[in-house]
Amino acid sequence: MTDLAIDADGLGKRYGETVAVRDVSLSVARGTVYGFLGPNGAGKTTTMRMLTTLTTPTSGSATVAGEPVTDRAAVTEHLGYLPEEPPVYDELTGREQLSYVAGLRDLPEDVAGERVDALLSRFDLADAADRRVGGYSTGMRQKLGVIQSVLHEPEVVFFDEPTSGLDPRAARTMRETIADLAAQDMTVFLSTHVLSVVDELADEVGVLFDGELVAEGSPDSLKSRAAGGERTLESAFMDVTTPDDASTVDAPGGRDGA
Ligand SMILES: Nc1ncnc2c1ncn2[C@@H]1O[C@H](COP(=O)(O)OP(=O)(O)OP(=O)(O)O)[C@@H](O)[C@H]1O
Repeated sequence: MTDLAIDADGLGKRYGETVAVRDVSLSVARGTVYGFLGPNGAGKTTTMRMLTTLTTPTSGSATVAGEPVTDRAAVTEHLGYLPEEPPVYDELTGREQLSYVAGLRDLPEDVAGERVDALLSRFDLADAADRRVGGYSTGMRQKLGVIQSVLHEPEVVFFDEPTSGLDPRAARTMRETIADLAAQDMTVFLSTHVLSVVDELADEVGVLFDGELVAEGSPDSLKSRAAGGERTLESAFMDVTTPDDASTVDAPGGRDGA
């Protein structure tokens, strides 16, 4: 089995005239956290949707957990996905929602029960577990979405803004959970606008801009490449995601002219 959890080669997605993602090649080693950054509309969600088989690439290819993303059944078995809006049913209770997902994943009832209890308690959701999801706050829905994405202990998990809507305590639990998952050899593909989360957790970072991967490296290597005196992830991000027609900063170092 390959040590690459994710291996994308020239991945592209076009919607009519719009090129959402262009020629993205990246690889993510097993058991690592890959921070995926980019401005609004850069193509992050589209890339994740291709890697999670929810949309078909119009060019290039990719494997996740060694399986081609064109083989949905083979890939989905190995992955978990937290989209921006977690898919949950308002009419179910939190516990019913998780049992439903556990059933879809063919988890034995006793295993599912134990994991559900542990995760509900970790995310301070145990007291609300028997209330209907329709009455949950945004953060509670987010917690439920996170729990259901990792319930089957997938090899690779894709998180789209996992700390969105979470209070500081829950956001910390989320960060600790991501670190724990990686320590258990799970691979985490983490898309977020919260640079401090990426700085803290990511082994490798990729920055997408206008559908293209314009910079890649460890957080420290990106910071060391930042122009000017401020060696932060934010300044590195600004350097490589400044539109060509912006006149306020130097030409971005990581973009090769496109
Ligand atoms: N189904 C679609 N049909 C047409 N265009 C789309 C579709 N999905 C995405 N796009 C376009 O593709 C581009 C990339 O969108 P995407 O949602 O992948 O960006 P993003 O980086 O996830 O943004 P954000 O940070 O705001 O969530 C945008 O120009 C968007 O309008």
